[in-house]
This record gives sequence, C-alpha cells and structure tokens, in this order.
Amino acid sequence: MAFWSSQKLEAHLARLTDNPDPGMVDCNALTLRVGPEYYVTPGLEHPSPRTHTKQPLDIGQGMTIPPGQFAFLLTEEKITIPPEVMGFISVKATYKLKGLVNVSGFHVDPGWSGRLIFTVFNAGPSTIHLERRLPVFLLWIADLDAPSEKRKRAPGHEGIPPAIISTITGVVDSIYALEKRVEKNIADVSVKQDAEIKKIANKQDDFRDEVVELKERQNKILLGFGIAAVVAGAIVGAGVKMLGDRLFPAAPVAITAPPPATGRTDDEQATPAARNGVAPVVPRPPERNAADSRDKTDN
Ligand SMILES: O=c1ccn([C@H]2C[C@H](O)[C@@H](COP(=O)(O)OP(=O)(O)OP(=O)(O)O)O2)c(=O)[nH]1
Repeated sequence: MAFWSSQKLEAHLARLTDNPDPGMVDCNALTLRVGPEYYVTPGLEHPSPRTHTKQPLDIGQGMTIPPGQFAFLLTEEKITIPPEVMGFISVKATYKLKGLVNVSGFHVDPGWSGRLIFTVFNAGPSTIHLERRLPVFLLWIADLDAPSEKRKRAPGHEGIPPAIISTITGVVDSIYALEKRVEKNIADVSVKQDAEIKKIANKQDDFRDEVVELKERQNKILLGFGIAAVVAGAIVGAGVKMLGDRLFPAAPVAITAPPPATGRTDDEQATPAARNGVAPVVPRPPERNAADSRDKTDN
C-alpha cells in the first residue's frame, strides 16, 4: 500500500473531488474545507436545548464550538474514492493544537461519493471559532493491492442526517459545563446570602429601635416614680412634723431685756446671786387651768 504523492493527487484531482483546485493539495494530502451545515451540542446557557438542531452556514458566516462541546461539521467538497484506493481523514494540526479532536474517522471506503461529516470535540479550554470554507480537514489517499470488489455503492452524505443528530442531542455536561454550573450556583447562593444578610440587618435595626424606645419608656417611668416618691416623702414629713408639734409643743422662751449699759464688766454687772454661783430665777410660764387640760385629753 502506498500513499499518493502531491503530484499524483494533482494529476487525479478531477476524479477525487468536485472542486479540483490544485491549491487544496497540501504535501501528500487534500485539504478539505468547512461546508454548508453544522451542528453543535447545546451548552447549559442555551435557551432551548431540546429543540436545538443543525444550522446552515453561509459563505462568510462563522460558527463556534465552546469548550466541552461536540460538533458535526460537513465538508464543502464532495469526495469520490475510486475502487482501487481508500482514504484516511483527520483534522489539521493547527486546530488539533487548539484542542479540537477528531472523534470520528478515520477512513473513507472505496466507492464513497459525497460530502464527509467530521465529528469533533473541543477538548481545549477556549471556544474554537470556524467559518465556511476554512481549510480544517485533511484526506490522504492510499492504493489498495487491487480494486475492491466490496465497496460503497449508495450515495454518500449531502447534508447532516437528522438520525445522527438524534444520537447526541441534549446538554453535554462536560467538565467545563459543570464548572460553569458550579460557578452559577455559587453566584446564586451568594445573591441569596446577601438577601438574607440584608434581612437580618434590617431586623437588627428594628430590634435596636425597639430597645431604644423601651429604654426611653423605662426612664419616663423611673422619673414618674422619683417625683411621686419625693412628693410622698414631703407629705409624710409634713404629717410627722404636724403630729410632733401637737404632741410635743415647744416651751415658750423667756425674753429678758438686756441690762442697761453701766460701763461695768460682766462680772460686775452680774447679780449678787450669779456672782455667788447661784442660778438666776427664771419666771415660770402661766399655768393652764384644769378645764383646758381635760379638753385636750378628751380629744
Ligand atoms: O468520520 C467519518 C468517517 C466516515 N465517514 C464516511 C466515509 C465512510 O466510507 C462512511 C462509512 O464509514 P464506516 O464504514 O466507518 O461507517 P459505518 O458505520 O460502517 O457505516 P455503513 O454501515 O454505512 O458502512 O462514512 C464520514 O463521513 N466521516
């Protein structure tokens, strides 16, 4: 088995493809381009993953394969594989180095005639951007020892068959997708936490206001009690004083006129009795009559 050289590929281009452009020969391979249809598995952020399907890709239009997603890519070229050869297919190293892995492949049967479908997976960390007619794929042709008696006779793909899309519909929970989901959950939880913290802070404020109000009320009550105690004390004091006055009336104080100034010393002015150490005679208060004292005790 020998692989075809670039000269042989150029010489047989018209037999191999509907687009016999010598520019598509790359070393000993044919370069194939991104064609008119694609399908990318929907990510978590996709609005309607269940109704998501293949998309047309017009000339000049771009498409993306996010990290962790599969894609079906149709080739621009229709390929015909003669019965005495077989083809081998792959993705160009430029895209492999970005993480775009060729899941399907890796051969094209003798007798095949139609477009090819590449199933790829973005195993890299970044979204891969492609566009219509971008040269992304490679096809090698190798001789068989004889024309194959068993070969593909039915026409090959024209577009992406819905049957193969049905096999991989649904959201692909890749590590990247899971990471995104975790990030979203963390963000949701943090929003909820913020709301709870705000609620608790508001309750604390309300509680603080209530405590301040209660303290003010307490102070007012204490002030009322204080005033009442002072008034009650004054009333009780006055009552006790009145009672005391009644029970123990004060004795009248004798008021004596000061002796006339004689120019003598106190000792000289003193009465002879005082000078001799005898107490002076104080006039006695007038005695109450017996009838008066009887009235008081009856009360
Ligand atoms: O990645 C690939 C691989 C193959 N093919 C085409 C060329 C190949 O000749 C044909 C059938 O491939 P294969 O024989 O591997 O598939 P199958 O599952 O056996 O299909 P079938 O029953 O039609 O032979 O599909 C592609 O378009 N893409």
